Amino acid sequence: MSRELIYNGFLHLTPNHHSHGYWRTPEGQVQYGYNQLDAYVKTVKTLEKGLFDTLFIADVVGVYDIEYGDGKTTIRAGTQFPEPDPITILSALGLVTEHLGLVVTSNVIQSHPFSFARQISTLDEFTRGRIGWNIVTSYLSNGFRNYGFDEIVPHDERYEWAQEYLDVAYKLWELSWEDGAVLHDPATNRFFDADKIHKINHAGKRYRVEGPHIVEPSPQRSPVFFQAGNSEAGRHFAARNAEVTFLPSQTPETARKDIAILNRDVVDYGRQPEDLKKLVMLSTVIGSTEEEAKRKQQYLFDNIDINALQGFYSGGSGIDLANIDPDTPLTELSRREEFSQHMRSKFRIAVDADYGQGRVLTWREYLIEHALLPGRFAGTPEQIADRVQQFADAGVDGFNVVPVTTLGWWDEWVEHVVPVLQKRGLAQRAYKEGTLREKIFGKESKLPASHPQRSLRLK
Ligand SMILES: Cc1cc2nc3c(=O)[nH]c(=O)nc-3n(C[C@H](O)[C@H](O)[C@H](O)COP(=O)(O)O)c2cc1C
Repeated sequence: MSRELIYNGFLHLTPNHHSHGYWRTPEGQVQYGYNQLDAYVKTVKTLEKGLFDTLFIADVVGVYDIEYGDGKTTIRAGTQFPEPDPITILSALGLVTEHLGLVVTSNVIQSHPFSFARQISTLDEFTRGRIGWNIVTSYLSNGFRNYGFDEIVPHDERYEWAQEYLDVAYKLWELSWEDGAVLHDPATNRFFDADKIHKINHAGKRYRVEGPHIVEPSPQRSPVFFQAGNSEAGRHFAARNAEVTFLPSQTPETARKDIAILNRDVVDYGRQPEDLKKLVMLSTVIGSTEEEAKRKQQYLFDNIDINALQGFYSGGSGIDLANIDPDTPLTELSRREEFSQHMRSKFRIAVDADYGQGRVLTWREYLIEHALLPGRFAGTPEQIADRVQQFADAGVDGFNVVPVTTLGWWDEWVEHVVPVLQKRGLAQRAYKEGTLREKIFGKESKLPASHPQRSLRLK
């Protein structure tokens, strides 16, 4: 059965997001514009032309410096380095678009929740309710050292931290100002009804915030919550808090299983399965024939900077992978205790999905063929639409579309793939009215009554 799905354009304001080394090719040189606002203005206009639901900007707050201990590999290669701050460009992108949702990643370690809640309310006001927040806890130890820690905070504790951060932000967004606080009433000399604007007096493990929130409630009040939890703690965080999540699943079969597990957790938190939209990664290489798509993909592989990719993985896993024999089978790596749970689960996912298609996949092959572009698929627009359909049949609500280059590439998708998806009823033909939350859920602009945060009260 065909149904309209969610399409999210995945960006990162950096030279190399996932196509490590591709910047050296004539096609990849478009990435030289990674720090130019014009390039992003052009990109969002293209995304809106293609009726994308959302733009999603990834972000990290440090360098990937584990490999050989100094970060020089990833710095040399521009691997998710440098990192201009994505929140700074959202006003501008909001001004040149009308419907596109603007989802920004912000890490709980990088700013105090009082400042962050203020930024988000301002942006949501200025974009008439189009802001989403990808809640991340950071996996980069350098990121923690940049914010005054000696080392990375343990994994599950980071999620507890994120929960308190969200609680503070929620109190500011939702509880500080009652509806009806804005009066604009010269007759009674009250711009606001001060009795309806409250201090929040939050006192928790990490934060003490008095309030009130110093920005008026925005159209959505809370931004749409995005989160990608892979671990048990992460999955629970998503099930409890997120409204849109990125599943780790890379095949329709694994998506079906992952959705069933996640939905059980969602229901345990008193929510309905449809309260949490599930997206998967879809990295496509598009060709007018299958042969052309495969040729373009091979070109991408041939231009990989394998050291940069390895450095990226070292930083992400917290383990120096420089000394792994590239011919080590992935099955063996997925059992090695020295790898983080996150890393082992990544390897497991790859093994379970049988990326090797019957053969034993090695570390080198995994890096080149799969780690590079997660959820990779090379084919014609029709074949891509078939793949989209298979995921839809498995219960997926949409896609995090991963481009070959974060700049410039989107025209190919919009021109060639979108019409096929629309024809098959798998993509919208016109934007719906309303805020981002209204567009995605077809319901009210505010967090639904069943969301667990709704039970929070001011003391
Ligand atoms: C599509 C997607 C985008 C992500 N974007 C970011 C990001 O921009 N910044 C970041 O620090 N982590 C990002 N992550 C990592 C997640 O926040 C999370 O750490 C990861 O999925 C592992 O989950 P776990 O911590 O529960 O093991 C992303 C993950 C996915 C799947």
